[in-house]
Amino acid sequence: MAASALQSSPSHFEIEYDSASMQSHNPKTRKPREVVGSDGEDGGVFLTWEDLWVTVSNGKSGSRSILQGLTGYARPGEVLAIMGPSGCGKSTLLDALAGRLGSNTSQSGIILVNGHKQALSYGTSAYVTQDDTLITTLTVGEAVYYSALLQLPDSMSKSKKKERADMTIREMGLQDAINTRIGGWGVKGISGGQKRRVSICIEILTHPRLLFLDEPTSGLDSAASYYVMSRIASLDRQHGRTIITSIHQPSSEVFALFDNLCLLSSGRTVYFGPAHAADEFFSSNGFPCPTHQNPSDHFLKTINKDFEEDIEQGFGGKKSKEEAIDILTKAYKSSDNFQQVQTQVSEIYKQDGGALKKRSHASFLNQCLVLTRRSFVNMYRDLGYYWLRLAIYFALTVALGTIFHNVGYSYSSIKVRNTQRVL
Ligand SMILES: Nc1ncnc2c1ncn2[C@@H]1O[C@H](COP(=O)(O)OP(=O)(O)OP(=O)(O)O)[C@@H](O)[C@H]1O
Repeated sequence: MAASALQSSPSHFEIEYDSASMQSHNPKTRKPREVVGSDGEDGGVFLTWEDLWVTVSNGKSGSRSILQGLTGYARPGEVLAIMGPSGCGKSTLLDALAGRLGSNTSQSGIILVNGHKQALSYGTSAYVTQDDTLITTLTVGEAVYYSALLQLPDSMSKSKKKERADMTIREMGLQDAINTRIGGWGVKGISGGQKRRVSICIEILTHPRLLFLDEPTSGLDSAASYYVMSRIASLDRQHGRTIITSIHQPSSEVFALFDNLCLLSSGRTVYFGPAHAADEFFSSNGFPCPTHQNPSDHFLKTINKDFEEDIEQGFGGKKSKEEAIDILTKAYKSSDNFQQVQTQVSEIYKQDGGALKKRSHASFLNQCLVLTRRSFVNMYRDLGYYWLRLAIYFALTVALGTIFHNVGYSYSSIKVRNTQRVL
């Protein structure tokens, strides 16, 4: 990435769009993007899943289906948002697609990458998990830089890696916190929202062609959520990356950034299709979004059955949440959207996208060196990990040493030493 690009990159949360990308933010006028591949490499990643079931075994109490026959697709240059009430299976769907399901789960159905059954090779995909697993003693800049050293190939110079790290930090609006420690238990550092952004930085450093994000905006205020999501969306539009994100409560501005929407309730699809057409789908089935209400709030309110509250159906009086979900799932199964999803999936099957190429990363030796250095920095700064341990070992040494203090070198002293050793 050119240094000039770094210098000219926008200041805190100011994002510059050219007219084409601005236009692309209007979901109704957005055109399918040309797939150019990331970093000038081979084309994008098409992901399809058909009749996907995920079952979890609960030991003696039997098994439970978390996902029930989901079908869908994600295409390069598009953002697919997975939405639904808490516990509906959003993270499970992401995990299943990314091949990260736990050992007590089993899955059936077909998941294809570029029309082939193949594993996601190194560097092709990245996954931003819901929990931030960061080294608390490092500063934001260090955390991202070490990650760049570990992930990017040896053929890239250190200065380029530093540039990439700095650029990514700027893109996530973290430049003001670059020298602040991440912090954790007992040590105040950056805020929860900033930690979220550091986690995203670390994952997008390698410019993966397929990006999974699990609740990327949790802990962010609405402005930060918008800037972070729009940054991710606009970058990926430019490079033809495929983004699949689960999200809880997008503002209407964030919602407008999504191309497709997968709405789940208790592991079943309530809606899959263009995000901008979801409103029409709900209206036509008797659940119109009230004026001045955020459509995504309305969708979630309608399909959340955790709280018993009847919902107004435009032409059928009040309906229980169960009934509303039933109406919508059945309506989806018989809708044009469902047919279009099936058509899209079979069209993607026919495309021969080819096998994914593995990207190179830092060599084993380099990774060992970077990890050792990072570990020393961490130990040096962590009072509990390093200094207290040192004090304990010192006290132990002194305590053990005093056992033999002034024992002498005579025959009887040797006997005493042996007795002390046995003791
Ligand atoms: N490995 C597992 N073992 C047992 N239960 C599981 C497992 N994975 C998921 N579940 C259950 O499946 C359901 C869906 O979980 P999941 O994490 O996918 O929901 P979610 O929609 O992402 O929720 P949230 O929005 O709260 O993160 C939950 O009831 C969860 O307890």
